[in-house]
Amino acid sequence: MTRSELNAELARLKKRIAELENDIAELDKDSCSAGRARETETTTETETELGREEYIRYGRQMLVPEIGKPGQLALKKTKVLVVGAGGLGCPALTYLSGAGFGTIGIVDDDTVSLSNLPRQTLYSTTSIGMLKVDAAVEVLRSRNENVKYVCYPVAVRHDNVFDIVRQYDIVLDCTDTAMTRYLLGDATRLLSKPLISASALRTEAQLVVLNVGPDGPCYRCLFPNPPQHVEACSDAGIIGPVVAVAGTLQALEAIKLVSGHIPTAQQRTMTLFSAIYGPAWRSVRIRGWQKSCIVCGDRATVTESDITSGKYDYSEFCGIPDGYPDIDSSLSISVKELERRIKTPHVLLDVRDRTQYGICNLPDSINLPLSEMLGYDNPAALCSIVDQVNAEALPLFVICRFGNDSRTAVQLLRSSHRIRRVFDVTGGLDMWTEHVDSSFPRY
Ligand SMILES: Nc1ncnc2c1ncn2[C@@H]1O[C@H](COP(=O)(O)OP(=O)(O)OP(=O)(O)O)[C@@H](O)[C@H]1O
Ligand SMILES: [Zn+2]
Repeated sequence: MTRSELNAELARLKKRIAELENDIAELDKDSCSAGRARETETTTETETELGREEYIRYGRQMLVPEIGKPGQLALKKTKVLVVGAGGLGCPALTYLSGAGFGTIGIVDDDTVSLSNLPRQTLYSTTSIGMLKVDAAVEVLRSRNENVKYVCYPVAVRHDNVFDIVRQYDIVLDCTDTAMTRYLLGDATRLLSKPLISASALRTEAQLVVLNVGPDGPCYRCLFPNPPQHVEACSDAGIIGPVVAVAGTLQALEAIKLVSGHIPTAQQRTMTLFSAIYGPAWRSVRIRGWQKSCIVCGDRATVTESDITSGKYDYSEFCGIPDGYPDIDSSLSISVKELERRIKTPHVLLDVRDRTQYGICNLPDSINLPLSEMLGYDNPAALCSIVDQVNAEALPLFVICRFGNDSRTAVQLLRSSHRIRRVFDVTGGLDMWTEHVDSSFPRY
């Protein structure tokens, strides 16, 4: 912009600020109409006009030329659905509600737990045990009553997804499982609703806007095959602000889509955020609509009725084998048995990663992460364990967090290292806390 264009823009904004300040002054004069009257006024306002309270509330946002009053009215007319009121959903809901969307639907069947509080900022200690949808709406309503909130205390499933999604204009996928992502992706594509999808893990987050533009892809165009291995935040970890970045961007994309004045840069790009490694932000070009897509391609084979009837099976499609070997019962011991047997000479091997071992561990245990055993990254450590148990004929007990990685480790130690007295501790440290020592931390 040239200097004179900038000055003209500045003058226009100053004039607009003066108009809004005037409106505020008018309202303040009318002090007896505060509270109830204002409430009545806003709730009876039609979708095609804004109440005086709304001018004040949304004034800053309307001042942005790309939003303006038309954008604000468009937001007021729009129904947005947020599926998942967790780490992504909480910031997304906060800003969707703040922005003045007319209706916000919230779907989640989960209740608030203590481990949610660091990231799920709509909840407090007193919300623990409450349905997330109820706790979320209580806070959102206290911040913006103009919005109509609709709660669905259920999980989105094949037999309810179309009924719910059909009632909305835009959908935000704030869930955390592959199955729900495909289900929502398919339903929104078949109903031609834009889908704003995001995810976050550890220090990384990503965002993509789907089902928009003439050749914009659907979730399945982009990811025709399910992931081989999905890591959950509860295993891999997550930093609160990282997931908040992604959830906040989801709300921003929804505002941009509705206001219509901002070209959607994300139509064919994925936004990647990295808190620590490489450039913080990257925008990568993604593939467009795929004519081979089984939901929206030239010869699509999956229809709405295939999904609702259960004929198309999402669990089969996403079926991710747990990948852990079955261990013979003679090689498994319970945590109670472990408690007895560690009173005599033994070796206790904890195969969790070093970060988890650093959080809490059993006395006298040795830490050698399964990843290092499998990758043979640390042969000296493995050899010294093998030598020790062989030389002293000691039993080797293998433990992890939930009793999964320990099974793989036991199999490896038996097959590759020929250790015979190696035992898997069933249920891992989680069971130790449950049945042996309730003071041992769960995380
Ligand atoms: N099919 C579904 N329908 C509705 N909500 C879903 C569905 N699948 C997952 N969710 C919700 O999506 C949210 C995902 O959020 P997030 O992963 O941050 O939370 P969490 O699962 O409570 O936490 P954590 O993963 O740390 O244990 C959860 O509240 C979960 O209940
Ligand atoms: Zn497709």
